[in-house]
Amino acid sequence: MLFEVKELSGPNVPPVSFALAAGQVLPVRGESGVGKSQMLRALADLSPHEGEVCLDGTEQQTMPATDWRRQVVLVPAESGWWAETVAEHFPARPPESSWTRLRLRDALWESPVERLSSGERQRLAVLRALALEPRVLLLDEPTANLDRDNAEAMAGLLLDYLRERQAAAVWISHDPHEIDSRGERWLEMTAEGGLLHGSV
Ligand SMILES: Nc1ncnc2c1ncn2[C@@H]1O[C@H](COP(=O)(O)OP(=O)(O)OP(=O)(O)O)[C@@H](O)[C@H]1O
Repeated sequence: MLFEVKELSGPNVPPVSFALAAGQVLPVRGESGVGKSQMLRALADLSPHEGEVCLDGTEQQTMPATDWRRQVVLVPAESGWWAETVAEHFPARPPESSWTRLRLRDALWESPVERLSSGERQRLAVLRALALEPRVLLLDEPTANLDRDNAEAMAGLLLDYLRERQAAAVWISHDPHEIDSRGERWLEMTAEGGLLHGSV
């Protein structure tokens, strides 16, 4: 298994266990405030937690957090930006194909971050995450600020990445249609813990 989570729990994270093979997506649903985002933060080793999280058999706690987060990459609902322009946040310009696929205007590359719309921020945050070539993506409602066409373009880009790179994703979404089309298995977060639905 590429990504194994055993009895993960923590402050605001109900107990949850699951495993993902290379190329797999685990959609996550659950009531607002139940702990979905906090679970992603624990999986990224950004908050204190108990239980075991393994990447390719290596336990999270045996690895420096910075090494872990280079491979297990969180795309939070509200992305963080620290420099003035978009370009300064990328190691290199992303492939033209992914830029155009997400319907991003060329001029945005040099644009100040403060001028970006919320949907532009979200699309650029995903491209920034993909530039790290993660083994596991932790996606917190990546299509929340997007219209339907842009949401579909984003979903397509992410799914192609997972298939081509044989990466895995934990994907929070409130849209049941998005989840239905993402795979047979999904995780329901409840106050008592995570429930896996569908075939394994
Ligand atoms: N920094 C924090 N300190 C204390 N409590 C927090 C903190 N961040 C989140 N919480 C609480 O943890 C709980 C879970 O929050 P979380 O953001 O994980 O919910 P969620 O399931 O992702 O909700 P939503 O679907 O609304 O985004 C909430 O009750 C929230 O108020």
